[in-house]
Amino acid sequence: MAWLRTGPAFACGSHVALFSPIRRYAGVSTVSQPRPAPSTKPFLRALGGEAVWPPPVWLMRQAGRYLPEYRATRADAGGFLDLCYTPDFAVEVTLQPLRRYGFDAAILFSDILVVPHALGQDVAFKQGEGPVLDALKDEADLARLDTGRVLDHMRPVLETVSGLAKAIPETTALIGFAGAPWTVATYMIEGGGSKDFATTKAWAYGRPDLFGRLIDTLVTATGDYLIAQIDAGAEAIQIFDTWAGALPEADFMRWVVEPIGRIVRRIQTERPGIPVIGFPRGAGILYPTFVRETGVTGVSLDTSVPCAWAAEAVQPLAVTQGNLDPIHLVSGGDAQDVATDHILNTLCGTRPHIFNLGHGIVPQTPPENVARLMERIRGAARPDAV
Ligand SMILES: Cc1c2[nH]c(c1CCC(=O)O)Cc1[nH]c(c(CCC(=O)O)c1C)Cc1[nH]c(c(CCC(=O)O)c1C)Cc1[nH]c(c(C)c1CCC(=O)O)C2
Repeated sequence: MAWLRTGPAFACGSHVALFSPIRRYAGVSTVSQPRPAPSTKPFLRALGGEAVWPPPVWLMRQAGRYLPEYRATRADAGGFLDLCYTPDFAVEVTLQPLRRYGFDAAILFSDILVVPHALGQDVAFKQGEGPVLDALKDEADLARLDTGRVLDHMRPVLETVSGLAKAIPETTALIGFAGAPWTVATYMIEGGGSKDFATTKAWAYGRPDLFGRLIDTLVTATGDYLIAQIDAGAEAIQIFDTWAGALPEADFMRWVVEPIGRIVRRIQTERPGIPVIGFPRGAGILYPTFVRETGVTGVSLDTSVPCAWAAEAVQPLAVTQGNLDPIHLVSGGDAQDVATDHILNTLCGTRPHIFNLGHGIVPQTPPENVARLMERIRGAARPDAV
């Protein structure tokens, strides 16, 4: 059985072993547990431990400004947040890249910053400027954040999820997502993007009690929101920790690993069988620690992670995803093919891997380079079994 032969050896972490879908399919855990039918969706089969060939593929930020049809819908919607909160528009832009490229997964069209918005913080997206938030300044600002209003606020987003569950092709999987508490907290405290996260770090290092309360609020809100996405039809979850690599080890453990671990364990307990992919961007040699301690099913590798190292150090612990440099899709040509083949030859074929970028696709990407990538992946010969 393919599950047993090719599944990663989840030999280490306690919760990993307990909740891994591979263990369940293999009949290792209690007989009373329902046995989910193996999926016909390549993306979910890979997350279940199968070395699917050709590897399933989707791209972070696959719906976005590089597509003319996205720019047209965004103009019809008015602003970016209107796009996120109007189900018809959000469903449409989610489907656009599927129509062009036939990706193996659709990702809900929304943003990680809808969670601070749902908690009561002012959030705006200014064209050409990125997100602007009304920065949290003190304990009183923190006390005003209200986890009780999150699900009501998210009603249109959840409606988008249920619309997508009906609209996507049968072999396409639906990914729900949220930002990780650390990354979302940086936007809430800095009031937008930041180069050095100086104010957020001053909270985290100097007032860990206060910062811990913000993180706890985000763990609760994010957990509620992700569970609601699953109930609306999301079949897998990705948690984006874009700025994880900004923290030194001890703080990475405390503010990245621990809160994500709490969210993952809640999903595994309350909605068992739903795979969670973590994206601790910039984690470097802490990738294996992140996987072991959070219990994620899959992990998204950023562009800086060497593939041969990941094959040895990460693939025995979790299903991997990644990690083509998004700038290869801008420059294209032979260099894009060589970089694509390197990932196919080192990470795919004998272990489960989901082809993706190492970070989001950028607006200046020529759409034909994405078509070239898809042809390369779908037409590739399977690397020899080791
Ligand atoms: C840090 C972060 C954000 N948002 C997100 C992250 C984590 C992943 C990452 O690091 O890229 C995640 C995100 N943002 C968006 C999605 C949609 C789904 C997808 O297609 O991947 C997802 C999964 C849409 C978006 N989110 C945003 C756009 C562009 C908005 C526009 O149309 O003008 C899109 C398509 C805006 C956004 N949203 C955010 C920023 C900093 C910006 C401005 C920068 C930019 O414009 O690219 C916050």
